[in-house]
Amino acid sequence: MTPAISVSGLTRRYRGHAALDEVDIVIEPGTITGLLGRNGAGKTTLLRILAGQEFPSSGTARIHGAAPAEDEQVLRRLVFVREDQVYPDIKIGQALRAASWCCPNWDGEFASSLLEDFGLQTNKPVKRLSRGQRSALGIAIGLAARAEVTLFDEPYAGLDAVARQLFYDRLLADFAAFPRTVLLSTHLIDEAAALFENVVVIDRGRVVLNAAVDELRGAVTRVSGPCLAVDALAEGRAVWERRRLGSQASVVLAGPIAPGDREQARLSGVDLTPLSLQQIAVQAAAGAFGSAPRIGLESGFATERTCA
Ligand SMILES: Nc1ncnc2c1ncn2[C@@H]1O[C@H](COP(=O)(O)OP(=O)(O)OP(=O)(O)O)[C@@H](O)[C@H]1O
Repeated sequence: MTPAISVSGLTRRYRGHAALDEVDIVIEPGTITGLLGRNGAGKTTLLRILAGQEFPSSGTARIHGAAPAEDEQVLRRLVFVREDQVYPDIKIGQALRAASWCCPNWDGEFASSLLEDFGLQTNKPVKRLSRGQRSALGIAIGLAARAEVTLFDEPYAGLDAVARQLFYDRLLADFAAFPRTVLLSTHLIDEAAALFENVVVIDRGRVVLNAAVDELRGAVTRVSGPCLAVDALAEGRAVWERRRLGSQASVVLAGPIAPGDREQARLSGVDLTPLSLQQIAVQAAAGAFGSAPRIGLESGFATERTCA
């Protein structure tokens, strides 16, 4: 099957600075992927290239096998919702009508119900909306478009927690009824984690983690307690991070912890705490995985001991 999104050797330089550096990503149709990374990591640049709004310096980006910047038909199959979307001086109803002309799968009833959910009236001028309301409008357009490929770039600036939850709920429900490919960039990682089947973490233009969320859940553990006991548990394992404070130590271990090791931890007063998706993304951006394009969990190193 042709991937919904495929990116190969993608590089984008701005005056010598690589915003994206040899990025390879393949995203299968019918999945929701979280695009994560620190400020300036390259997420928007990647989404803009996928949406045909930016050209790569080298490498390729394909939507359902076609180059978005060269193929108008591809653009009809995708919708790109960005945080800083600028609208002309029109009313909400006109913005929806314009979106309906561009989106072959547009569902007007769904758009109306989303407006109601977010408390937006069609006769209100877009320029009079608050920041959060403008985000809600973008989200309503992005969801009601039902585009085969839906790109959300931090779509919820200014949205309150209730409205964000509404967005997650509506996205999941509509995705279940009308599966499509969604790539969502966000800094609210734990909040959005339940949406994601896969995550891609970018740091300084490079992919530092590309994994299924199921593979990550419970698979990375912070181990803290007496130094020697922590070292004993970490022996021979992939260690992403080591810290020591006096006689206590803490390490982050990749891979499952066997029942025997759990018992050993309990007996020796060692705490085992699984890392959340957000903590894993932070570790990835901090370089725990090196910088290979497709990195497995077990690529840390356990060469030294914490209590040597
Ligand atoms: N038009 C441009 N001209 C020059 N540099 C740019 C341009 N667009 C992006 N950059 C640079 O490319 C890098 C990646 O920017 P990008 O906006 O893709 O990051 P991001 O991951 O979306 O960040 P954030 O989470 O803060 O939105 C940054 O260093 C940014 O300054």
